[in-house]
Amino acid sequence: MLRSLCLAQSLPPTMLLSAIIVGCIICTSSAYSVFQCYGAKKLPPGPTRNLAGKLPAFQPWRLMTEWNRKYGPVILFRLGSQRVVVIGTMKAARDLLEKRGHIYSGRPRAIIGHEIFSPLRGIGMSEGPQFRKWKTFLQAGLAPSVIPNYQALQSIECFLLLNELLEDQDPFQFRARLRRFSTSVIFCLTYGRRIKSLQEDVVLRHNKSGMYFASVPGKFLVDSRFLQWFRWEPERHRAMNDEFYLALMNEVKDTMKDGTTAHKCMATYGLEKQEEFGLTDLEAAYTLSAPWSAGVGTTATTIEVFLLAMQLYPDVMRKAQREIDNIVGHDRMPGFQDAHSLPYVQALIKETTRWRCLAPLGFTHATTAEDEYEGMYIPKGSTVYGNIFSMTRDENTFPEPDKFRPERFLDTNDPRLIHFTTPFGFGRRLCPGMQFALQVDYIAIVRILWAFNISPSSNPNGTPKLPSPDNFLGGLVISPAPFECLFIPRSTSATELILREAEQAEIDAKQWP
Ligand code: HEM
Repeated sequence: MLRSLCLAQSLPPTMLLSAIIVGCIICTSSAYSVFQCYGAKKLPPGPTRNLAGKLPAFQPWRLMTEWNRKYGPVILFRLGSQRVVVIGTMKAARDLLEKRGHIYSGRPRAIIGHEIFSPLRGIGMSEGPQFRKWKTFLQAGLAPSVIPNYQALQSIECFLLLNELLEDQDPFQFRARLRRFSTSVIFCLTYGRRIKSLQEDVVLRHNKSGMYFASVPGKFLVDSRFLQWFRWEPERHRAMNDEFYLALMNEVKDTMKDGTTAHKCMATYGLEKQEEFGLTDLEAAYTLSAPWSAGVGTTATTIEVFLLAMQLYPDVMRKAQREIDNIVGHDRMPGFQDAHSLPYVQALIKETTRWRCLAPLGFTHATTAEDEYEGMYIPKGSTVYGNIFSMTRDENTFPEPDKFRPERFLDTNDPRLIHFTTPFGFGRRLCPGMQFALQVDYIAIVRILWAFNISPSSNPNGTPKLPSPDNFLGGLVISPAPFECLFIPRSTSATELILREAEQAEIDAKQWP
């Protein structure tokens, strides 16, 4: 050191300056490479090669789960320039997505799908003031204190559903029945009016918009501003949606103005406080479209998964039926008031949401700031998946995870199983419709169990035609491939009660427009 100082003093000033500059450059670049190396070391583990175009399009969560088991609960890989973090355990999800929700509640940027086509849909918004306005409006009609107000209509729709299942001869028909049921309860939740047929214009228009929305990711080669000569197409669809959602909301507004609102619903709860919440008409109209987009398919598919499981696990069905028979008896059908007296049925519903979770990777989150977790550096702007599939198949928490076993939710003191919310996402982005969905699915499931033996149809040689437990379709939200299901009334008195209740339900339903 001393020698180098002496040497420096003997150099001419220009050479000394050059030496200092060169030294600085060397120091900065080596510090940078040390930092890079440090940063690289600290990134979560995972497959190192860039996986752009190499990730399987079909059920990518299976491979991601393998990686979570191999590399650890938090892994990272690259898709082109994108860093993708996958969280594979309930603990890491709680630590990051829940406890550090202020960092992990963004959504990845989607120029076509969100910014151009549907910037007012909260589901694509990152956490921030606009998102919070959206959420407040939404929650006004979905708060736990408000949810019981929707039970009357749900009970009526459920009696009508049972009657339809009783009458159907076609073993595939139940899917459409469930779909109409869930569409109607969601439409009543949102706008206070029923859907009597899936052929109604309002349903067809909504489905058309949904189909376009689903086609957007991947529809355009690059989600980039440079190639936005094609924005006319999403913009045209957006204009149609603006008009459609405004018209639906304005119908409710008109009834509020002239005092003819038949039943309170999300629209009335939200619009009563529209000014306080600070939403424009268009923002409010888009907020009201959320349950339809996110709730109809998920609610109906949960019942389908239940029917699939009952065909494969008839012992579970019989055990649930015994519980219902003991508590409710045969002279009346179970109702919402029985929910707390039916722990096995409640466990069966939780197991349905675990056994085949409908959104195996949840919806994509994104980090809005850099973070560090257990010594790993997580960059700002990372795409983050909560790998629900991996969490709900963790052998430590769910031994023999492929088996449908409601008991796992009964014989436990684990608070994560007592309040089991994993299939509904995480933290600030936890599904706001969870309580509503569970209420609807409870009434349908408990009454189907009371009324029918759920049975597979038969092959020509008389053997049962059991559906596959693994044949599921879809992208990030999945549903079982079409399967057959028979609804065999448990007794003649059950048939009679279904018919009587349906007759009364037809009359009661007239109170709803
Ligand atoms: C069994 C049925 C359902 C399941 C399994 C389900 C599951 C989910 C999941 C996994 C998410 C993503 C959470 C996250 O990003 O971490 C989500 C979000 C959402 N769900 Fe549900 N959901 C169901 C029913 C419903 C219903 C009935 C509604 C409306 C009444 C609804 C409305 C929403 C909305 C608006 C979001 C977006 C929340 C946000 O972006 O912050 N869902 N749901």
